[in-house]
Amino acid sequence: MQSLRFSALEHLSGVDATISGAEHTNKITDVFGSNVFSGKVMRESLSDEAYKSLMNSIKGGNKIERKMADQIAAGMKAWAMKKGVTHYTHWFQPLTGTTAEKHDSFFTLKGDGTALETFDGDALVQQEPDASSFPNGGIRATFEARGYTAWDPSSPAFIIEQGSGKTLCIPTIFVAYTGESLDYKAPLLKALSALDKAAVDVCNYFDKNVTKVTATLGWEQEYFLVDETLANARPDLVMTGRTLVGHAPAKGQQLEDHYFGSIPERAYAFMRDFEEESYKLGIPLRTRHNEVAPSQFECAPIFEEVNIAVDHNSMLMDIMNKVAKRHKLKCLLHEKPFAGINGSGKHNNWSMATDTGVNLLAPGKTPKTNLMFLTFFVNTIKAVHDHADLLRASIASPSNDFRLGANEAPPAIISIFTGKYLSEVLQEVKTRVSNKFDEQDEAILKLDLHRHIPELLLDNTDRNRTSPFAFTGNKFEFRAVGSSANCASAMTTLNAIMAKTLVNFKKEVDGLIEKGEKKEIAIMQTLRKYIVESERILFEGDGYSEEWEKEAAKRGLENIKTTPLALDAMVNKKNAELFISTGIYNARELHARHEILLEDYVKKVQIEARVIGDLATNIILPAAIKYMNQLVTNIQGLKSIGLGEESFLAQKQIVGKIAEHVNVISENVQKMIEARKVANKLTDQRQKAIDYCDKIKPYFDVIRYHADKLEFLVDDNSWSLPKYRELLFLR
Ligand SMILES: NC(=O)CC[C@H](N)C(=O)O
Repeated sequence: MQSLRFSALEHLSGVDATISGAEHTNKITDVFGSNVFSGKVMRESLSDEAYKSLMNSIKGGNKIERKMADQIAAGMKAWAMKKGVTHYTHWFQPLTGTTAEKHDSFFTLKGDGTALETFDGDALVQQEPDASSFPNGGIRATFEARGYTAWDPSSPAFIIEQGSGKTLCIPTIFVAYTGESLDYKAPLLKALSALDKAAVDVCNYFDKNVTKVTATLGWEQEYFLVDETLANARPDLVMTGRTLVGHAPAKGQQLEDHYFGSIPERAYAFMRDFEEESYKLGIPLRTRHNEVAPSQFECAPIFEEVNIAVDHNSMLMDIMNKVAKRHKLKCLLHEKPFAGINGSGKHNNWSMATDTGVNLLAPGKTPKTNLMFLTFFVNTIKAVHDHADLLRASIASPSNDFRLGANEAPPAIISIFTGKYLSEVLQEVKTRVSNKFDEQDEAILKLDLHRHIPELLLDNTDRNRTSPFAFTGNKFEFRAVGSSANCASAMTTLNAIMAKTLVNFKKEVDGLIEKGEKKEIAIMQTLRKYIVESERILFEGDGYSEEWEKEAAKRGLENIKTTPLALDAMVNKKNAELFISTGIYNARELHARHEILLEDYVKKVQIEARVIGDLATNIILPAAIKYMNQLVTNIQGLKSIGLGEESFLAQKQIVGKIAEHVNVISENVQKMIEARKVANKLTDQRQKAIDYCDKIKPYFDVIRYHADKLEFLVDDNSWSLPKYRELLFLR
């Protein structure tokens, strides 16, 4: 029988690259948000009273009364049914990394058998999925298995279309019976609210009119596209989302001809389709382009409030996977699907905006607003410095471990890039602010700093790709976040550490004011202190270089390359105190989450170990042995017609090499299985994860090295796994 590889290759030549599953509008604004229960739709479908109650809840987090919830549910149902919706679901983001939904129909039967459609306040506000089938870190073991999903009114309901079916999705948080969070959204909302409060307090030093600060996020989603039939012939891609073996292709990304190149026809048709679906759901996608690696692409929306941006990214990842299928493509969101070429990130562009319309990370227009900018800028540096370990933990995953520090991705060392002009500004503050600093000095310094602003504005494009956390003119870009991650993890942490830092900042400034210091001088002095305390984290150079690793070590910055150890930061005393004091996690939630992430690590590495064992034993070794047999037959044949050793030297040499690789692979697969047996017996989850990382994962490299050598040696016709050159260049 022909191998899947060859039937996939045959199939590929018949693919219609322009196939499209959807009708496209020429005017995005015509469809934008058409499947969203938006402010405008709410206004039209709800009574004044219900609308007001919903708005108060969205803006101020006020509780919605049962009577109002009934009215809102009725409005939602009427709107949804007019659009052909038959089912509804509480849509949530459990710690599995994907989204979850359980559909219920509006349809019900009354006692007398009459059929009718219902959807009331109860169904809108709360549902009860079984928490025991989702990662819960032991939370349910001691209590009940029940979990609750509870409506998040701050993220609008939306309609998902699948074929001719339509489902109303209600964004919800997911908590255990005991109220402990089991998802990404609940802690995120708490972190955002902590940031809001802390930032408003600090803003009020400069402007009393500020009553709300909203954190904003603009993510950039990188991904790979591979032909589905080729991907299906790779058990590793199917099971793990990345290639576990594969010889480097002759051509990779060295010609740098893919980046920003003209978009291939098939990828373009896919993009148009997923964009159309996204627009309907109110996801404001704005950019699309070819990324650096062959077959790698990126899309990015306009920034939004963090909670909504996070929901939109989760929705988008789901849409991309589904739409790819329609195009017979596989969309790879894994951070490192292919060794040796760029991985995929999801850079998180983060800032904060006031309800008076000011971006707190945009340099100000006047010396006074400039001081406000500087305050938030320096506080961010201080927050990242003091909790670098926690930020590292927030982006830790087995898949991101392969990406960090390799091929154009930032290293595991957390540092901040500020750009030349802001480095100078920080130096000025550091050298000129002193204990004897008076009002006149302050006024002059403020004006001097303001002079840097025009240069700073010009500096907007001065990016540093090698930095995990880079200032880019009016926001920070957290570049270390991985492409498959839920941004909520990074965002919860970043907003939490910022909230905590701002609270401390206010305490320190207020302390100085109480001692009789003028407000602006107290601010400057505290900023100076923060700059001195955190400047070791500032780094403008090449984050990929070996010198930086050495320099960072000298500065005492951590460089934790693997997830099991990076996760320790979640539960250390300092960070636990941070989460508990800001009310984002209680101790139980924190430990449960830590446990869940360790468990996830073990399971993912375990799956990869099994897959690589299967690939080696069932596919790679048989192909190698078959080819050896052919060579042996050939050698015997040559001998039988009387030819001497010199006529089959090459064959003999190849057989020898193949035999060597075959032996090493076979031996290491066995050893890996034994190591797994030992690790599986461990009961301490952290130790088990460390074992999987340090004792099992290293076998992957050995097996892969020899498997790739075999791929190079063995007859192409006998090799049934699609090769890198096919996966990356054929579409
Ligand atoms: N062009 C780029 O910004 C490359 C980014 C890189 N793909 C990453 O993993 O982050």
